[in-house]
Amino acid sequence: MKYGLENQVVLITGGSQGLGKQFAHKYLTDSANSKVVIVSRSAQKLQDAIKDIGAQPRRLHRDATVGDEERIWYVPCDLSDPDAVAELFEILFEAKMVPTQVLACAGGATPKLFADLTGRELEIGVHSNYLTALYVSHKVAQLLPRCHLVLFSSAAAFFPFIGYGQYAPMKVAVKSLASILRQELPEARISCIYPGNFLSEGYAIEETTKPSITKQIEGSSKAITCSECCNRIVWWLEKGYDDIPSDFIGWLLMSMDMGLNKHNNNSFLWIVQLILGTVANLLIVPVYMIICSWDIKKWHKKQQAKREKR
Ligand SMILES: NC(=O)C1=CN([C@@H]2O[C@H](COP(=O)(O)OP(=O)(O)OC[C@H]3O[C@@H](n4cnc5c(N)ncnc54)[C@H](OP(=O)(O)O)[C@@H]3O)[C@@H](O)[C@H]2O)C=CC1
Ligand SMILES: CCCCCCCCCCCCCCCC(=O)[C@@H](N)CO
Repeated sequence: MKYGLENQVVLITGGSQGLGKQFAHKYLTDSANSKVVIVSRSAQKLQDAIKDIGAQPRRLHRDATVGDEERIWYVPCDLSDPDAVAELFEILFEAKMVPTQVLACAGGATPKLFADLTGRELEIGVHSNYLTALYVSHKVAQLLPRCHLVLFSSAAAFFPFIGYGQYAPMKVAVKSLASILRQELPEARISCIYPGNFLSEGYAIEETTKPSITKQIEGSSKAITCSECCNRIVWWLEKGYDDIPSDFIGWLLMSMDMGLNKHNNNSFLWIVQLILGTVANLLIVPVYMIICSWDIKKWHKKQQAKREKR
């Protein structure tokens, strides 16, 4: 199934800001006729996003009459609630806006040491990063078996590290869901994106709680703009790839994250990844992990010293 921006009905979750909003803008400006439905919890943010893109905010209702000139709609929905997701798909079908592509962008991180997180923050991590992808994927599996589903994991899924306890395990779960759906939905196209850092509203917020050791470890993933990230993803999707990092470090980490699913991985220079990953796992990773563990131990000692000084 080829990927293109033209002649689509695209459902974008997390479309009220950040990368999801960027994709909505991309479809409106780079295609002549695709129709876009953006979904997130906040009706106000969805309306503001559509105005920001330069269009008229219209809420999609079951009995909406969709004219050719109208290109973008919004539906407020908490995608971590399975009943709300079921209702969303009823609205889409009754309004005859049956998606040909689904971009499951919703998500977000609260980087902190695990013990410093509140139970509510942990719950939001599961809801925003996994349940939103899970329930939308479930409806795609049941109602849209020939659809193109694009899931959004993270480069952190290949190498979960200190500070991402509320987030990375969910992105690992998204990665494994993509592998399973590829085996269960042979007529669908299942893509999984593994972005590195990019400058979204969510990224600005996560930077305020991110421990310095987390910033140090992820330093090689320089934050790019949403527009750059969106354009890179579209470019690789159009080339036919389905396992897409947004930067080199993500591609390198993917190479080392072999496992049994390498066979249904469709990524750039797959053979090189296979060889590089094997060599790196043998010769480079052991050295890197000694250095990384040493840095983390040093950081904990420094934090301990700071606490004792208080
Ligand atoms: N920014 C980065 O550096 C990276 C981001 N990613 C991933 O890329 C995707 C996009 O990231 P980014 O643009 O930064 O995201 P943002 O944090 O900027 O925006 C998140 C979006 O998800 C929506 N959302 C959150 N929870 C729910 C929910 N329960 N139901 C419906 N909508 C929800 C929010 O809208 P509302 O509040 O209205 O619900 C918002 O539109 C995410 O999956 C993120 O994890 C991956 C790697 C790096
Ligand atoms: C040979 C071994 C080399 C190992 C190098 C390790 C480098 C790790 C870089 C990880 C980058 C993760 C970015 C996560 C972005 C994200 O998801 C957050 N911004 C949340 O939104």
